[in-house]
Amino acid sequence: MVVPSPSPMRTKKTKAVGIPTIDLSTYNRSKLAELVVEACEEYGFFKVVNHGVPKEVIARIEEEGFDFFAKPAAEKQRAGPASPFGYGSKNIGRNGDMGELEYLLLQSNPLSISETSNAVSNDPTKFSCVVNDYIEAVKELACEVLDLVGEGLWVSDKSVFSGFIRDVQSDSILRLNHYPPLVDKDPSAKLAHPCANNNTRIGFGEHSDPQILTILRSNDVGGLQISLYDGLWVPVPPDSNEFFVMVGDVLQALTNGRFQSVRHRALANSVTKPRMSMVYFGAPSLNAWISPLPEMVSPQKPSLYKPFTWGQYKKAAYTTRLGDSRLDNFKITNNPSTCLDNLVDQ
Ligand SMILES: C=C1C[C@]23C[C@@]1(O)CC[C@H]2[C@@]12CC[C@H](O)[C@@](C)(C(=O)O1)[C@H]2[C@@H]3C(=O)O
Ligand SMILES: O=C(O)CCC(=O)C(=O)O
Ligand SMILES: [Fe+2]
Repeated sequence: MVVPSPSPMRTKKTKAVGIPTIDLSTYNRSKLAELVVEACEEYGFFKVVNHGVPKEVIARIEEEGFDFFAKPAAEKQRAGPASPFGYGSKNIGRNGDMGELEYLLLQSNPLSISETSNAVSNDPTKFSCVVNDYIEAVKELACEVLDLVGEGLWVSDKSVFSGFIRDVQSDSILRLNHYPPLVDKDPSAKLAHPCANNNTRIGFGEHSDPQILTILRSNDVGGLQISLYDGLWVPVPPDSNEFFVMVGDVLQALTNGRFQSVRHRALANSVTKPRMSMVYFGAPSLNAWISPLPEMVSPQKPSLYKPFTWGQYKKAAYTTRLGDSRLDNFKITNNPSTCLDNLVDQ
């Protein structure tokens, strides 16, 4: 079993659920690899502690993020609209999805960051450095986790997963999400706010992340929830010192469905403090081919997904709504062992 967090949470249906927590500084390598694989299989989600990302690197980008979101709306708009990169507010993607948040979407390569920085910060050089340092550090963490996945799954090339995001052409991105509080400066507004008394103000709607692996860190304001296989929403207690790891759609395809991308959402119910999450999405290069690894395929477990390039998947993803199950469009439907008709006939 994966090590559960010390204080299990109770959902509305009073089911106690522990978020798996993996301490990267303990255990030997093979035990760590086993724990990572177990967490990816059972939840597609876990928390890492002793992650190696320096505190100052986190603090600096957090400060830059809060400084940016504190600017007047007109100034922030200079960095928008997010198409898809840059500043966005309320609109998520191009297909009508809305959320109670504002965000900054950045490509992970230094050239693109330096271009965007001019519209984001009064000190663009500093902003670029801070963002690049953060991306480098979380990318290392993502690669470490993915190497453990390679080891735990006993694939012949242990770096096959991390290799995708180490590629210089990797299409990885960074997203800063800012969820304003219900009551900002005027405490009397608390009573007037239509959502002040329920817990359904959606910041970021239900979805899975399309990439390989997501590394998420937030300030100490909660909101993130993950969906378990039985449909229960489980609130994730915030932990500003640690990182959360999420399996993305591409990792689901590479592992032939042995791991499943985790569906998650963020509520925006904090009354007085804003939530800010900083989310790194580790992605392959646009021309990288993705298909279930040979080690994940057998006569008993035939390939579930057609081969696709990340570019093809991404293009298709951008035509979907946030909550769609995008990987379904790449499923092989005529596999004798996965065909529903055959199962019914037997
Ligand atoms: C509605 C959409 C927003 C999104 C692109 C999409 O068409 C479907 C996937 C969405 C998502 C979710 C995870 C990340 O936040 C994101 C940047 C991504 O790669 O896929 C967003 C996209 C977005 O906000 O542009
Ligand atoms: O803010 C959060 O905790 C979730 C954000 C998220 O899911 C995303 O940016 O894709
Ligand atoms: Fe997400």
